[in-house]
Amino acid sequence: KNTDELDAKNFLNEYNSTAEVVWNAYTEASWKYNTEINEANKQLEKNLEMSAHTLKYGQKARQYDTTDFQDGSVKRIIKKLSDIERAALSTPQLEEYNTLLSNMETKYSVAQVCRDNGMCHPLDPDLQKIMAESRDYDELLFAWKGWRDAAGKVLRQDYKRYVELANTAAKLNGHSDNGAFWRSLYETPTFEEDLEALWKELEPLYQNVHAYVRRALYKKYGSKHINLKGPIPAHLLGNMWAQTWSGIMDLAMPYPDATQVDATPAMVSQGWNAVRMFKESDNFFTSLGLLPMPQEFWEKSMLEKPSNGRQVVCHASAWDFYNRKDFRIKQCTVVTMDDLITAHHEMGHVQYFLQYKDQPVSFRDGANPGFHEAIGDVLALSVSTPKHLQSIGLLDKVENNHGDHDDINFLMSMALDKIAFLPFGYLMDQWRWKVFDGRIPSTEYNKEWWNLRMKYQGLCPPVTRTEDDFDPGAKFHIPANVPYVRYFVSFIIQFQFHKALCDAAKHVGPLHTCDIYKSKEAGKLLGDVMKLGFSKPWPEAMAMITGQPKMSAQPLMEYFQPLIEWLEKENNKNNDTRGWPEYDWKPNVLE
Ligand SMILES: O=C(CCC(O)(O)[C@H](Cc1ccccc1)NC(=O)c1ccccc1)N[C@@H](Cc1ccccc1)C(=O)O
Ligand SMILES: [Zn+2]
Repeated sequence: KNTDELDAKNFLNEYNSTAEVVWNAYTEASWKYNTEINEANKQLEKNLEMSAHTLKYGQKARQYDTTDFQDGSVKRIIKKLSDIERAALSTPQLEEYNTLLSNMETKYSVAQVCRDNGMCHPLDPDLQKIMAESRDYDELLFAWKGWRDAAGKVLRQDYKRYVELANTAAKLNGHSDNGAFWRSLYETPTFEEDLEALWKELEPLYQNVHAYVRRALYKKYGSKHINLKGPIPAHLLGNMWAQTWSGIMDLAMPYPDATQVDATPAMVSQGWNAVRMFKESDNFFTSLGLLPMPQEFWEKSMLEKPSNGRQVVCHASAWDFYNRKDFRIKQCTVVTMDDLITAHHEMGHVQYFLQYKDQPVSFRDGANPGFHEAIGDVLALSVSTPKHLQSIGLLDKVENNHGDHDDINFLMSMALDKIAFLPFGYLMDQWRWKVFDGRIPSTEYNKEWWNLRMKYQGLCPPVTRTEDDFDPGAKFHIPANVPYVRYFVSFIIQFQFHKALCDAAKHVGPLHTCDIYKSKEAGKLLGDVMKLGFSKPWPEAMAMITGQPKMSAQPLMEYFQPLIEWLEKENNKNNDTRGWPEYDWKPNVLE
């Protein structure tokens, strides 16, 4: 074993400069395919070149014994390079794996649902609009079932083979399975226990939101479709996956005559477009003293779905081209409050890219994947406040202040996204971890998916499901091989960050009214952590922001405290059951 630290440093310099070139070439090719899906753009060779580079440098990295090295960064990078992921596969296996991934993402991205009259609907924007706006039980069912037939079903065989190859690669890198590899990225031995403890702490709050929303849906759809002691049919929650519920805020509004909370009407009437939305977000970031988007971002991003029928991957994403100057977002933006929030989410990724761009490539990552997901959402917590929306003219200033009714309406709209999401964010990788470690065989993919959807979210399928279906495949991250527990982590830590930044901004009053706009102190706190990238273990980064190294649900609970109390009273007043004890109830199929 080579114990020469100076030799290792030279090796890492060579790795870094060659990696930038190879990764840039791969990213350019991937961008071309994502923004123009066709056979010619598939060019999987750039992917193979990247894996060849990873293999070459990974094998050399493994020759070092870094035990007595002085420089912690050298040790950390050598350790990271030693896991060569898919490059451990044989060439035929690697080609099959890359082809499977490309085909799954393509099938998902081009899928559409056609009506009897021949009219066909893609997920973005058509089916997403139906799921958010339709209040017709059967129209919602058409979109919900149609999407799973068109995008989920067709992926089952590909997925089964992908699991085998992903596990083979993980095991060749010393992991027990691919789920173990994914969890290892958090460098936290008690990671699964910590997540379960956070969920148990938040479950009562979720059950109160679930009971309240079930009552609201009962009022709308009646006892034929809703059982007040049972699970909720999964197509009625205002979103294709029932992962966020703000789409049905109109049905769940506590005080209809108090302030509106939806900025969409004003955005539309004031003629906002995608660029305007991203400029608004850029303005918020720079108000904190963070970095503006470079000119190249505005020139090269794809901020709207092409209108010329060109096939693209519409699911939003942020892109680092690893040359320290080219950063882009690809988003099929529609003019809604929801997409203004998503724009902030994506801009959070690019801000991270900008902040850590001078780190070695191995450190150009989040402190953990949840950190990367949280940055934009933290700023969006401030943007979403009625005060901030009024300040940018997207909500009317209310003269007759309804006092706490305004607060409850606002907190309900936030809970329909942030609280409703928690069980979904948790169950997605519960399912995948069990698929990777074999506890869920392919013969039970769909049965176990719905068991988890029932157990955590209290949802049931509106129509009978079988193993001919593959409902997990109807959610982007499954065919796209993108881990998901990062979002559960993000939804917890973003409130920790929000509380810390509000303190730095010297906010006075309840946490949910805080808007850090223009606070340079808040911006510095966040910027300094983003500059670290992946160079330090994430508890150190957490301690830099919050003063302590752990994930905690306490700031989230503090933020929602007024609503927690209100929901307890309201659900007790309605004598509503928390949970879904009549779990084997089924919605009347014959309607
Ligand atoms: O998927 C996203 C947003 C897309 C993304 O920004 O997280 C994107 C996902 C992705 C897409 C293609 C390849 C890899 C990942 N992630 C990034 O663009 C990204 C992530 C880390 C570093 C750099 C870029 N949000 C999740 C969860 C969510 C988040 C926030 C609000 C609602 C819901 C969802 O919609 O289910
Ligand atoms: Zn993201």
